[in-house]
Amino acid sequence: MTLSIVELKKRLGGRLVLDGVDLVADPGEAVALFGDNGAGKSTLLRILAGVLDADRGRATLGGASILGSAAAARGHVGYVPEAADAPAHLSPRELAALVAALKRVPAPDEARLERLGLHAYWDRPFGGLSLGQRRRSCLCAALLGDVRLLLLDEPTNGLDAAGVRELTALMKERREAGTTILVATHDPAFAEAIGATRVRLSAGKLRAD
Ligand SMILES: Nc1ncnc2c1ncn2[C@@H]1O[C@H](COP(=O)(O)OP(=O)(O)OP(=O)(O)O)[C@@H](O)[C@H]1O
Repeated sequence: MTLSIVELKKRLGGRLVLDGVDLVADPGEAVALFGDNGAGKSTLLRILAGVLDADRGRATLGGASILGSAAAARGHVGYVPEAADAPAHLSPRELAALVAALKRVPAPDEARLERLGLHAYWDRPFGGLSLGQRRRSCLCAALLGDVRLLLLDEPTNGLDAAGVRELTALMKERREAGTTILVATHDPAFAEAIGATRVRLSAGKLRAD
């Protein structure tokens, strides 16, 4: 599904962080979002994920709005935040079960667990997991259901070399399956490896990088 963002604006702490962001991403396209620390990359992803409200503007997936937690197309959006956090007492299995129940889709199957290397800590509480382990667990939850737009915030941060290779392969597969990917990153090698279009957020606007 095509992601379309039009004139998105957000003011935070008295500063216009997003000052009319426009973007179109085709089905199966990966877009790498670069920008200095504090440029507003996470803010943009949070808005698209429905966890933060925009002040103005529109964002649609396949023509249906994704803005706000009750948006019609929200079930097609998967999001992994930068901190990849969950309540400390939850295990990755419980997080996946919770997300699956909320989305009314089946819990992840064995093949998915194997693929993401989750077996070793599937039943351990989040509070005792490393950043990379939490990131893999959150990615597993974010991929549940019919995800057509994947939003990833600094996804290679905290991953070991094998994790980055697996993530790269997974992103290529998802692109071939038509998933649109928007990834905030400081990692040009990862952007290149997944064949992403590069854009840069600067002074509140998106430009080709
Ligand atoms: N809740 C908030 N209240 C006030 N200001 C905020 C809030 N959240 C973020 N900001 C500010 O908004 C700006 C954009 O932050 P954001 O986290 O989106 O940047 P970023 O591009 O993701 O940065 P980084 O590369 O460091 O992760 C920053 O100046 C930040 O201080």
